[in-house]
Amino acid sequence: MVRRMVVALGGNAILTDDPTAKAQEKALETTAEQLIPLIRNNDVEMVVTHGNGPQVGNLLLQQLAADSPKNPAMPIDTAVAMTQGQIGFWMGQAFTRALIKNKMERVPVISVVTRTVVDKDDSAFEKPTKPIGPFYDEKGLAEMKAQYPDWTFVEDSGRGYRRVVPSPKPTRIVEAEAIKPLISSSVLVTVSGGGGIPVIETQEGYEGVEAVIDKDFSAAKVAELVEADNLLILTAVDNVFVNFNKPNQKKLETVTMAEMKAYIKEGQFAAGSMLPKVEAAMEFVTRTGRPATITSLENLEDFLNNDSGTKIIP
Ligand SMILES: Nc1ncnc2c1ncn2[C@@H]1O[C@H](COP(=O)(O)OP(=O)(O)O)[C@@H](O)[C@H]1O
Ligand SMILES: NC(=O)OP(=O)(O)O
Repeated sequence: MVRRMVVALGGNAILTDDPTAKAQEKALETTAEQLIPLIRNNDVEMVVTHGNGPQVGNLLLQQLAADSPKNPAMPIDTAVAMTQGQIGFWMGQAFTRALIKNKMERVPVISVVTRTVVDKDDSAFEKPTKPIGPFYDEKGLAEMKAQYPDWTFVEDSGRGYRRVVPSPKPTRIVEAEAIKPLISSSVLVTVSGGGGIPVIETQEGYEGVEAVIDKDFSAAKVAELVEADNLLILTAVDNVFVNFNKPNQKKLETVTMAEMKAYIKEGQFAAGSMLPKVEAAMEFVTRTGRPATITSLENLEDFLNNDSGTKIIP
């Protein structure tokens, strides 16, 4: 039986410590190679989605550096669209190379410019939480604050300071119905990159808004709307842990919604990193009754063969 999977790629799938185009393309080549077991499996229809936090933040800084009346800086919604194109291009290159290298059929590789609808009254617009762009030390932070007094910055998981922007929850994917006929085991389709371009619905159609949507929440929405059998969130760890990074840490394997809710109450998952993934996975399970798994790219074969990873079930 054919299984339809929406696969969300984490930051480490695209960006290493070198933000050049060459290095990001290289990282995606490795990612495409790691996805080969899924691509090779004719019983799997894969839909890929990915983040854009570092890329969209960097792009906005480049826009501002060149800002002039003849060459104005683009707003965030447009910058998200630009990063969808940027990363979609790199993914196309990487998938094509991986297919050739593995002597597989040259199936079409498609990346869809995707709009994600958010609620104009989402409280997230009042409270920026989504980290984007580079990390700053104390000195860099002071310089950035002086240059951009309206921006908000937060400390990001002990790694330095980053700009944060609003991150409203996705309510709908505009292109969801159009994407469905593209999904098959012989097309590699990427959608809703960077969480999708944030838009609100208006009388006239849609209007772009200043936000960056969390890609794990948009992945859950895509998975729900394309009626996926599984949501697969790929990040840097094979499993979600309780007591993470403590001597008594314990990996979670198959976990029920009720157990996961209790762990959230205990504060087991870090806000801004693992918590949104767990919440997005749980949203998919709640809405569909189907499982969601959080694991790593490195563990993909073991997930396919032995169902390993942290699997959340109703
Ligand atoms: N309880 C936890 N279990 C596992 N990993 C956790 C936990 N809490 C925080 N983390 C961290 O969250 C990271 C995943 O979040 P992040 O790096 O933001 O994701 P992304 O892969 O989307 O870029 C893991 O690599 C791990 O370091
Ligand atoms: N849009 C988004 O969630 O990007 P990152 O996963 O790169 O932060």
